[in-house]
Amino acid sequence: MSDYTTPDPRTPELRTPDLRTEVFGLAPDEDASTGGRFAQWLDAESIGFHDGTQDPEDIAQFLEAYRNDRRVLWSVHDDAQPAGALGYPVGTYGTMAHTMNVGASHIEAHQITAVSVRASHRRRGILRSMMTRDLREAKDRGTPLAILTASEATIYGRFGFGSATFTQSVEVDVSERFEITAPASGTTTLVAREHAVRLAEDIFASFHAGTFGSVGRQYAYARRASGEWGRERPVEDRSVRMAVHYDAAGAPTGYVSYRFAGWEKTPRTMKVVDLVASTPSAYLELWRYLGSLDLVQVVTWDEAPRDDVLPWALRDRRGYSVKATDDVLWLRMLDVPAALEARSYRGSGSLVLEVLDDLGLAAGSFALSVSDGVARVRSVEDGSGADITLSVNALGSLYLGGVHAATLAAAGGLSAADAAAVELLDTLFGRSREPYCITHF
Ligand SMILES: CC(=O)SCCNC(=O)CCNC(=O)[C@H](O)C(C)(C)COP(=O)(O)OP(=O)(O)OC[C@H]1O[C@@H](n2cnc3c(N)ncnc32)[C@H](O)[C@@H]1OP(=O)(O)O
Repeated sequence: MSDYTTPDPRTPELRTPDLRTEVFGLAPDEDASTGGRFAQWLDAESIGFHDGTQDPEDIAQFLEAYRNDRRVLWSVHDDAQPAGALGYPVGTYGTMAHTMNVGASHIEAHQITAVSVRASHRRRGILRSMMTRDLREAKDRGTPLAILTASEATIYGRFGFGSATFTQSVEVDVSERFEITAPASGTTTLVAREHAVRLAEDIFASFHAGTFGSVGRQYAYARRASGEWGRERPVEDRSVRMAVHYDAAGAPTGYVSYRFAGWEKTPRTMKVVDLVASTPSAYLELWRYLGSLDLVQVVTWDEAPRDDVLPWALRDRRGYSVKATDDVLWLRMLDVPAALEARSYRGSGSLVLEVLDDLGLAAGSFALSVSDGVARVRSVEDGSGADITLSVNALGSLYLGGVHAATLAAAGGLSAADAAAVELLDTLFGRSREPYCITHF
């Protein structure tokens, strides 16, 4: 890990001289009191997202979670605030690393999270300063790509990120019309709280190993899925229940955790908190279980895949409706050859890509040569013979196959020497299923 205390001369100057950036990892003896820098960082982040301040009793557990995630925290301090001003950081930023499934391998992705700047200090370049420094340092450490999940779609394009994976919010009518036509298999049953965290972790690990586009999850996920932690606080949420699907051989292959929306709500609604299936049959069996809950008219879930199989397995597909589509991962290349060589492709073919990047981190021309799904990539001198010219954002969107090159070309996001080059790009990068990430961070 680089020395975060040494300013990088390439970082743009903060436009206010009294601002000071501190970057810290969480030591085993980190202060977990409300006066410590960790609690102040958490409270500063809460301001940015309009959440309440932390309960002093919760800080030690958040510290344990963040240490497990090996997070690096950034805080920006204003040393010239008026007397009486809140002494917390005026800006926060965090990073961690988990793997991303790109088919042939699991690539280490630099994750960016918890970006916030206090209203009194916004639009002075605080975010730009942190992000340009961080991306450059991540590249210098040899990290192939950076990812984030965005609060707004308009912020991160300027830093070279492109939206790469998507999910849907769905509502499924589970009244009498609900019936899954595939034959039933295995057993789905509620599990005891003391086993739930381990089951959630193990099942997610199998899902992650087999799902293109999946990103490893942070410590809190399994705890929230099991109900051991609530949405806001690391204290039990008694309204959450978790059912596990065991296949015919007795192996746990999926779980769903859910919460009733209350008797006042009509139609009567069960909300899925988390649903993870490591096999196609576990997925359908979890839905069969949800459809068997009495006194419930609809089940809602915000993380369904865009190419969901469920409507194709229902006797009455009109009982399934899509309420919204959301972007999940935003992806930014830092090392184009390393990132492209890590993933698997379809078929064979060669193309020269010219990548444009305002921040200069990933710009260049690259000869991509794919043989039976395996890529070799080398930098070439200039882009004059390029088959495809595209922004680093477009390459980030294409990388996991979440959009067709032909769609980006029609939208003006890439240009090609000829239509055959776009077609070849789609053949190589295309996949039979959409990339699917159910990890937010
Ligand atoms: C990965 C995540 O954590 S996503 C969460 C992001 N955070 C939030 O949504 C919390 C609420 N918002 C905020 O805290 C702040 O407004 C931030 C962090 C989004 C922006 O911080 P600032 O320090 O004001 O940004 P900064 O001054 O560095 O602006 C950098 C550029 O982004 C643009 N920008 C900043 N915020 C936004 C926005 N919300 N929408 C569109 N553009 C924006 C600026 O106009 C500027 O553009 P330019 O450099 O091309 O002229």
